[in-house]
Amino acid sequence: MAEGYTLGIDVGTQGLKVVVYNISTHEIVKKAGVAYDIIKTSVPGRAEQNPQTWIAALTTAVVEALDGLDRGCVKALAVSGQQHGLVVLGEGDEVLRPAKLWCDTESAAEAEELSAKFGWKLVPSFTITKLLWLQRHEPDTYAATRCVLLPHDYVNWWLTGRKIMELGDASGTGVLDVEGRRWDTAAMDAVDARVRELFPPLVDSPDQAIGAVRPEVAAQLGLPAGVLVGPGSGDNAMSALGAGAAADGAIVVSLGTSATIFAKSPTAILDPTGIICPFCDATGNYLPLLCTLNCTRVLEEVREAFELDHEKLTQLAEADAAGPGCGGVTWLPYLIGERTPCWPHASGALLGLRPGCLRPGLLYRAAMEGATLSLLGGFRRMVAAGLRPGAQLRLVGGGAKNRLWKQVVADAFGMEVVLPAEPDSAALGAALQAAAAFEGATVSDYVSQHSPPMLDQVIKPNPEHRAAYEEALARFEALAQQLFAQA
Ligand SMILES: Nc1ncnc2c1ncn2[C@@H]1O[C@H](COP(=O)(O)OP(=O)(O)O)[C@@H](O)[C@H]1O
Ligand SMILES: O=P(O)(O)OC[C@H](O)CO
Repeated sequence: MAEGYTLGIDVGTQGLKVVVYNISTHEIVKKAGVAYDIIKTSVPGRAEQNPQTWIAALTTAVVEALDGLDRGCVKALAVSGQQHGLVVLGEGDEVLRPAKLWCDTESAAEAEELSAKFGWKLVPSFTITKLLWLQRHEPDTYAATRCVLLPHDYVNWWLTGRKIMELGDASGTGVLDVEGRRWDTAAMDAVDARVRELFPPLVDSPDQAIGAVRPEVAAQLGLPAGVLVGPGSGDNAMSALGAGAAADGAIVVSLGTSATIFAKSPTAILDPTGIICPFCDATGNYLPLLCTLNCTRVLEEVREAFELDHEKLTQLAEADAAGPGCGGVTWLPYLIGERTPCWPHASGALLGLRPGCLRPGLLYRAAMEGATLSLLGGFRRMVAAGLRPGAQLRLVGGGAKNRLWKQVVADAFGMEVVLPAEPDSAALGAALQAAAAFEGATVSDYVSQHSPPMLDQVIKPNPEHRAAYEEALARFEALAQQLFAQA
C-alpha cells in the first residue's frame, strides 16, 4: 500500500483551508486555515478579491499544516475553489485586475442579455456575464486580456505552469456544453469573436494529475520535488467527494458564504429557468446544484453588530422566547442581491418587528431562519423539477458547526440531518482526488472504496416545529414576492 500524504486545498470566499490526508490510514492528520475577505468597496454589487490573496494564504496554510510532519512524504495535492470567479491574465501572464467573484452582481444587465441570447437563464454569477461586463465597462483591460481562468484554475496555473480548466468548475462559466463535456463555441462566438481564444483547453480526464508542482513553488511551500497536482474542481464538486455523496448519491446542503444544495446524477439536468445549475461533477457524472448568495454572512451581520461570538449568540437564540418562526419576525436575507430567485438588485429586509424585538438572540435566529428558508424554497423547486430526495440530508460548510442551525435545517426541511466527520468537506474532497491521482485509481472508485466517515449522531426533525416553519416559509415567500419580484 502506498505510504504518504496528500494535501487538499480549498480556496473559499472567506478563507483558505488545507487538510493533510494520510493515504495509508485514510485519516486527516493535520489542518490549517487562513481567513481573508472580499475587498471593501462602496460600488453596489461589486465583490472582488486579489488572486495574490489566495496564493499568500495558500503558502501560509501549507507551511503551517506541514509543520512537525515529514514534508518528504507529500505525494500529491489538489485544489478546490469558489466557483464562477473571473481572473484575467495579460500577455505576460500578469493579473490585469482583481478577480470578480461568484457573488459579484455588477454584470446583472449582461446576464439578462445573454439569457435572451442563449435561451436559458444565466445569473450574474456565471463567468461569461462578467467577461461581457469587462468588455463593456473596462474595454482596455478586456483588450489586454489573453487568458480567462477560474479561481482554482489560477491556483493550478501558479502551482504547475499549466493554464487549463476542468469540467466541474468550467460548468460555472456559462459557455460549457455540460452534456457534451466540451466548450460551447457557438455560445462563445455569440458573445464576442475573441472569447474562444481566451478560455484555456479542458482537461482530458477527472482522474489524472495535470502535472507536478513547479520547483520554485515547491521550494516556497517546503514540498519535495515531483508532488503531483490533481485537476481539482469547484468547491461543490469537491465537497461531494469529501461528504461521501459522490459515492452514495446523498443530497448535500452546504452552509458557507453561499448556500448550496446538490446531488450526484448520472445525467445532466438542463433547466432553462436557471434555478438548477447544470454542472459536471468530479467523477465523470453530473451535479445538479442550487445556490443562494446569502448564507453565513447574514449571521455575521448580527455577530458584528452585537460584538458577540457564534456560541454566545447561539445560546441566546436557544433561550429566546420567540422559538421556531421567530414569533413572526422575517429576515429576507438578500444583503448582496440574490441569484435564486434571480433578483440581483434585491436587498435585505427585516419585517414583522414588534416592540422589544431587537434582541441579539432573536435576530440571530431570524438570520439563520431567513438563510434556511431561502434555501428551502429553492429545494422545493428542485424537487418539483425532478430531484428525488431520500429521508436524509448531509450537512457541510461553516454553518454546519452550529448545533441550533443543524436542528433548524432538520425541522424546516422535515428531514434527518447527518454530518460528515470532517466539516471541511471540499478540502477533504480535494485530498481524496489527489490520492486517487497518486494511486492511479479513478476518483469514483477511490471515493467508493475509502468513503469518508459520518458522525454517529442523526439529527431528527421535531414534528412539533413543522407547522411553525411551514407558516414561516409561506410568510417569507409572500413578503419576498411583494418586495422584490420586480427588483
Ligand atoms: N458556529 C457557527 N455558527 C454559524 N456560522 C459559523 C459558525 N462557525 C463558522 N461559521 C461561519 O461559516 C462561514 C465559513 O464557512 P465556509 O464553509 O468555510 O465558507 P467559505 O468556503 O465560503 O469561505 C463563516 O461566515 C463563519 O462565520
Ligand atoms: O465560498 P463558498 O464555499 O460559499 O463557495 C462559493 C460557491 O462556489 C458559489 O457557487
